[in-house]
Amino acid sequence: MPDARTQEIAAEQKIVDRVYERLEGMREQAAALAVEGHTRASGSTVAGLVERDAMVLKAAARLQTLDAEAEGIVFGRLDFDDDETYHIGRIGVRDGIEPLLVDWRAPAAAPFYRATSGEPLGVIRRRVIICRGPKVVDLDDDVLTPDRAGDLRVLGEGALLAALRRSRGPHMRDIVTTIQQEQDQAIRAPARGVTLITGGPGTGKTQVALHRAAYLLYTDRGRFTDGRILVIGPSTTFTAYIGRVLPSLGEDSVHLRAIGELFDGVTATRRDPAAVAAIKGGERMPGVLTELMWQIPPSAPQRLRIVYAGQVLTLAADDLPAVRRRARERCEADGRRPNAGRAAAAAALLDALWARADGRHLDRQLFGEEVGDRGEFLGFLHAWWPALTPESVLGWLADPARVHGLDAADAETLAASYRTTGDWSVDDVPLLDELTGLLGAPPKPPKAPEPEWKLRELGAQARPATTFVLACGLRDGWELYAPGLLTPMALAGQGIDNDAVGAAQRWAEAVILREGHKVVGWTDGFDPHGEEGYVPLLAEPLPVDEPDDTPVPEPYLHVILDEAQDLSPMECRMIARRAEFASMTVVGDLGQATHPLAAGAWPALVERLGKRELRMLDLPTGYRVPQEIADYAARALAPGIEPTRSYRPGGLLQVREVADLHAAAQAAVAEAPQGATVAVIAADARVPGLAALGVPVMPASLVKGLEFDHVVVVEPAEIVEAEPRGMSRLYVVLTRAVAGLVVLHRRELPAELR
Ligand SMILES: Nc1ncnc2c1ncn2[C@@H]1O[C@H](COP(=O)(O)OP(=O)(O)OP(=O)(O)O)[C@@H](O)[C@H]1O
Repeated sequence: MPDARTQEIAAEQKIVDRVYERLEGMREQAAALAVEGHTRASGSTVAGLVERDAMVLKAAARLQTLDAEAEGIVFGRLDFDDDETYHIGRIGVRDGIEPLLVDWRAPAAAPFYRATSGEPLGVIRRRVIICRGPKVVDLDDDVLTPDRAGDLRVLGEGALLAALRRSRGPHMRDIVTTIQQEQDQAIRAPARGVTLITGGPGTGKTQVALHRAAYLLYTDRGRFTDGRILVIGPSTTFTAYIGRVLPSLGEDSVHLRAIGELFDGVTATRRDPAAVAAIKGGERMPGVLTELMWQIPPSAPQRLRIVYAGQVLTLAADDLPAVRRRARERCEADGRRPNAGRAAAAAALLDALWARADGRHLDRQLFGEEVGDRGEFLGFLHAWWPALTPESVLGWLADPARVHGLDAADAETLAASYRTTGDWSVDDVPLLDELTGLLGAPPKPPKAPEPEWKLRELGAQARPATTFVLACGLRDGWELYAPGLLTPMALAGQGIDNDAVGAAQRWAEAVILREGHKVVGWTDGFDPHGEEGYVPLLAEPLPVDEPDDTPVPEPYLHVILDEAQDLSPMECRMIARRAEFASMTVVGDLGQATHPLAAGAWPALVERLGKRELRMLDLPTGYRVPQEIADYAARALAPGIEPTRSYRPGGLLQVREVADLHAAAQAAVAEAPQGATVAVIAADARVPGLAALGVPVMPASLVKGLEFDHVVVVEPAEIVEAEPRGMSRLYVVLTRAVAGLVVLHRRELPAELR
């Protein structure tokens, strides 16, 4: 006679088998539908069900492809006092219209997480079904109303303890089977506004954030699907660590990015030293970047020289900055960004040349074949006012003379950081992103002139106009020439009264506008070709911003920020741009704030993100760090912050004064239990000296959000000294351990730890 446990497992296995059979059936159905074509189902009432099935199937396929260690699709069961029983899973599965498995995110599944013995919500027994793929391996029961339990069998020691006891892998696992009540409340909080989730290290903030993403997708898939939810984490190490959680919940449409990956084309992993980060992240940087981008590029030619009517006209290095200032003023007056400002630059250069031409007007002849300098002028213009990329402009900061808006010492610190490093740091990413907006999109190459426009002789010296030219010919009336064309683009004949210059201007403006250009000013000129025409007006050439046909990505509708306590003002601006139309979930712990410009208080941070409405939820219980280690770590916690109460039992803490840090670290690593994840954590500068320990040696600046069974911390004093908020960094480091923490020191320990 098999024992009770074996019998119960066998009973649950039958249910699990039915779920997998049904999924297999759906797979065959889907394949058949694909052969038949989708038309049969679409438009009919079954369409919705077929679509839902297709979705479930996709999610199931994703779950199946996860590693063999993955827990199965079925994980829970609720027995209610009215004899109703549900099974709960990572996805919902129906058999016909009968629910076979309830999705954990459905309202019907909420009692699985919310019911307590104080408030059982009708639940008699909550059962966690532990599977390896499709095989049931164990059961764990929690009886909420013992007096109603009758002959229900009760097995196991409590699912949460069992889950916490399981060893860690290289990736974070979901907690869908053991979400706790306060975590469930945070996961299921409404999407709108800003939801702030706080809690000490290991209280499950990251888990809650990820499960919340899956929950929001479930509740409003139509709105949030296809990459409309963005999750931002502190580092690529962290995003790699948590990257499996959403797929294990059947979701893969969420965008998961580290801060250093938010600017397309750059993956930054290196952090700048605190002194540099404090400058780069600061509120003065938008001003610094604005001043920078209008400057003459380092590679620009120093002198413009052209020949006009036999006269050499020159703008020298001393003249050009003033010309540039005028071009900038023109752009700013029109709200144009540098990449849309070349026309203004051309106009400012022409004005300056004009002034050189002894009072004689420069007109379109300036660019004519006769003087042959049109190419020269345009060549200069393009080099002096090139299309700018954020990367090119940010690189100019290597020259401290180009830094305006900072004091001399900060300017030199900033410039030195760009002189000494060849790659972008995480702290550069918000600057690159800011510059994208400041510079505007680079102009597209101009379209070739329309070939069908025919050549029209303008006397013996026909030449294309370089600007829009509105001419009043004695014979032809008003004619409008476009740049690069020998023939008028439009003729008004004598229809416009010759005296009514204003009317002619309005007509020309309308035609130019129709051609996709805009007139920004007018200036007088004379047609040098005498009898052919009198040119009373000259419109400035104005390359328009070509309509950009690259598809604009849809804006994010929900942005989830993990480790938000650390965001600098510049990082907040970068995120705010992405969250302009989004509700937000902000997750963090002020006790772990290490950035020199961290906001220090939540309302200030939320304001930096450009948001107001705030809903606050706190997670009070720690599930990672055992109490003894948590108490030790709390000595490094900033004053005024409540330490976390730990749920996890056990834990081993050892503090050792040693003579040889490397040898001691080696010994401490060797002591770790078989199969445990182990990391050695040290100040960033010491990491290279600890090579060849056979386990990851992590720089203290990169361990935020991570955890290991066994942690060896090397020389805490160095971690504290490495940065202004070194004590908070040490707190982060000491709270990474799940089971064992060994602290090694040769120097005296920081006073707080003694
Ligand atoms: N309800 C739960 N059931 C099982 N394990 C849990 C539960 N809640 C949290 N944990 C575990 O506790 C550990 C810490 O969780 P998590 O990393 O989400 O915490 P955190 O608050 O983000 O920590 P930190 O502030 O250090 O980044 C993880 O191993 C997580 O799986």
